[in-house]
Amino acid sequence: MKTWNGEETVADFVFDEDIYKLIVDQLDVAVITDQEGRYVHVTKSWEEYYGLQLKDIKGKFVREVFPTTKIHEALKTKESFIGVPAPLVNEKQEQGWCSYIPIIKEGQVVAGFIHVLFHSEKTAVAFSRRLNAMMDELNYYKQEVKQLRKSKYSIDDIIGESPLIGRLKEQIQRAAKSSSTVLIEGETGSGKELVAHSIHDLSQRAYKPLIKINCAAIPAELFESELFGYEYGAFTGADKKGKKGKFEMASGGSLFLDEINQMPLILQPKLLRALQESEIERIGGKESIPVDIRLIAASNTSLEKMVSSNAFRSDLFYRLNVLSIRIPALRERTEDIPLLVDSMIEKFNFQLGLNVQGIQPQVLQRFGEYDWPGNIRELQNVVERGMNMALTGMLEWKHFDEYFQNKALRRLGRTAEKGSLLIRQAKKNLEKEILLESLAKYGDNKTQCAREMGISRTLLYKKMKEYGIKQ
Ligand SMILES: Nc1ncnc2c1ncn2[C@@H]1O[C@H](COP(=O)(O)OP(=O)(O)OP(=O)(O)O)[C@@H](O)[C@H]1O
Repeated sequence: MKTWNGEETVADFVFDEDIYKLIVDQLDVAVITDQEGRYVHVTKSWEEYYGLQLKDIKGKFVREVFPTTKIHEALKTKESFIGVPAPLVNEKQEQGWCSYIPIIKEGQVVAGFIHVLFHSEKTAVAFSRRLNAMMDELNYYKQEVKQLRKSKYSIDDIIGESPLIGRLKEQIQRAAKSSSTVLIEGETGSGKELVAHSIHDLSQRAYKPLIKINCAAIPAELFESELFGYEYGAFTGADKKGKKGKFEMASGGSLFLDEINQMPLILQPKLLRALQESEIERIGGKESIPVDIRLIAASNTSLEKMVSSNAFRSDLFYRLNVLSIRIPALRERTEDIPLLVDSMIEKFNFQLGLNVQGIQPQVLQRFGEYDWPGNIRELQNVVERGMNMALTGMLEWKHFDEYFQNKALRRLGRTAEKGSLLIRQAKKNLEKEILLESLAKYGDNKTQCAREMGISRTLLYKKMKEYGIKQ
């Protein structure tokens, strides 16, 4: 049959049994059986490999010739067996590997197919070498992709040998093995972002992106489009081409919602829906887009407390809090300060071209007494500031004195700012602080202490008792 432009069509081609067999013969060592597992056809290579003739075995069950064959099992279970050692007829024959495949038409087994993939160890070894070379290449490119998409931080950047940091690292390793949502809670500057990056970096998703959104930094009206994107013409001012949201950008990888506590209440149900259904809808879009993301959320206040005061939705909180990690504040693990400071000195010497040799132990001791409300970030800033004053040699207290001079006043201000303590409590804190400083300065000389504080010795003892300070 010819088409209008004179070309032959497929209809002229007669696809008879002989052609099928000739094609199968190209497959090297191969067998076709009927649905019961009897020989119907074997290839020339099969005859050579086994030293048998089709005419002698045609119609026989394969298991009569090769009792260890798996073709009967494959036909019975409708499952293929791939890469099974091929049965041998004599010990001189080289080991091959074969596959047993049931041929299924409309749910019924109609034939069986046996294919010896490698009929000698040499071909298998050559193939395996090629495969290994390809795997090496693949691994190389995977490393390259990981390098290019590298998380800003990894678990090795978490410095500290305290038991609390040991526990934190264990929690990170555990979280990295799962794909469940993680909620990271910790004070400001305690390392929440560092932990989020470490989890992503150790997870199976490390080759895919980690996309971060700081919920505190996005204006409420842009939040939805940032998260879910929008379609062309969704609203005035929207980009002509439409835009992917962070959910779509993070697909296959992790989405890090920093400061989730700042997420507008009105948007919380939308986030919950996206997490529960693993799909999103762009603004102005008509279809749902499936997204495969691992959510990591961080908060610097207790979300549970926010839930009790109705400032955060409880259903979203429970959805986020599947795995929870609390980062200890620096004041809870002051034993890590020397190690942290050493690494900071090394980092800033390199970054700022300085030559600071170290820090005096007395300074580290005083660092251990401070409560570090800004945690590691504050420690980092203090060390950088001190190093800029010292430039070389050892860091001494004089390099930090100015920063800490007004700390009691600053703390009072901060406490009042937070509004978490009554002013009376704040005054007490300040009083205790001054008392401790004066006692540290004058030691046993209580008269001198009382004089400096402008109170009587009796009142000094009373105050020491009140604040639980040992005499
Ligand atoms: N254990 C640690 N070891 C070394 N560096 C740390 C550690 N924890 C935090 N840092 C460093 O402290 C700084 C602040 O950390 P990060 O930004 O992760 O804190 P955060 O809790 O996310 O802060 P915020 O609440 O302000 O968002 C970063 O430079 C980080 O590298």
